[in-house]
Amino acid sequence: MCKSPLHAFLRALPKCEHHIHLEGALTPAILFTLASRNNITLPQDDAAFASPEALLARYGRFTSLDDFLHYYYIGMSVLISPNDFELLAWDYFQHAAADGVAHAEVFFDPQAHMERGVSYATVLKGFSTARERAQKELGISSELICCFLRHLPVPDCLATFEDPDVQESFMDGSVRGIGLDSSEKSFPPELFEEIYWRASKLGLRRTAHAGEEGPATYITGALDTLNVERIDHGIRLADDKELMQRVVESGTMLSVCPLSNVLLRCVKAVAEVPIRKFLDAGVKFSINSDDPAYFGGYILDNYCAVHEAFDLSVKEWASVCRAGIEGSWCRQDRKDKMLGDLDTLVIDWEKRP
Ligand SMILES: Nc1ncnc2[nH]cnc12
Ligand SMILES: [Zn+2]
Repeated sequence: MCKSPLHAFLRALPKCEHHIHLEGALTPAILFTLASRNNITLPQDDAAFASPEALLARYGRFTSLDDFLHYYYIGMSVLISPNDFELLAWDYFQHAAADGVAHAEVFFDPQAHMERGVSYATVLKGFSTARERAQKELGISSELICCFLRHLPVPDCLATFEDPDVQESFMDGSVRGIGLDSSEKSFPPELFEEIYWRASKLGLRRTAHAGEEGPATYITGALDTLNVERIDHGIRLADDKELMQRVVESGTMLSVCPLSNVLLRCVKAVAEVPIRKFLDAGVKFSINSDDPAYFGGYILDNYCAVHEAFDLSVKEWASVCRAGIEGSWCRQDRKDKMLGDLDTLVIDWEKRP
């Protein structure tokens, strides 16, 4: 909890989270529990896997996106049954509820499971059960976004996209959109044009990680070639004024993840994330946790870190929250409810003694 007088206000904002990898919500405690339950042997030649505490300490020393991804893919190897995926997602939704999340659009990486022999149906069953429970017991609405792993050969990604179970999840609406994640440098968005073209023909929503470690030209590529509606991270946008103007004019929203950017050494401190530049220019963005179990904080920790670094006003926070609601991929009546809750909160906050 931060010490700001605005903490209760930040907590109460009806926040939308657009950038959370469910596999990135795997805490060391759950990881070790599932490894033991599923008889998964964790790497014995890496002292980081000696205990949950040692693993957590290693997470504090990531040197790059790829260094993190090495642990991320090993971690998720403990997920085997629908119950495991449900447990993972339910743990995330409970943290989200505690942080005041109203709506979450959550990523998952099916290829990372299917290539280990875990079926898409298994993954979807577990996540869907947790989503239904989150709606019922916590009042959190959610959407699923199926991500493709850009470090894998494009034909593998296309084959996953065409998998009958994956197609069915697109058609029945259990998956709302697609994303693109994993190692960024050397894997430009243009490689994935075919998948995004097919996705748009199916009426799927589209986003992609771009401008996290990679250059601003990857953001241009994602907009021009993949026809994305959102950009995940996108902090390198600040390097290109013309592109920033284009993003403002198109109303494309960035899903920014400040603590992730620090932990993965994309910036030295949260104060270096171009939050003030984006606000001044009128770039729409939401604030998100990315991989909360790995980066030392859930969404409210990210809000607090931004507040500490940039001292946003109540009006500015309300505008960030409003952009997040409007940039969500849920139904209009859900957005209207969250917008109403936001207006009420701001009025009440300004009236308080
Ligand atoms: N921050 C990140 N960037 C790219 N791929 C990811 N997969 C999980 N977290 C990621
Ligand atoms: Zn991400």
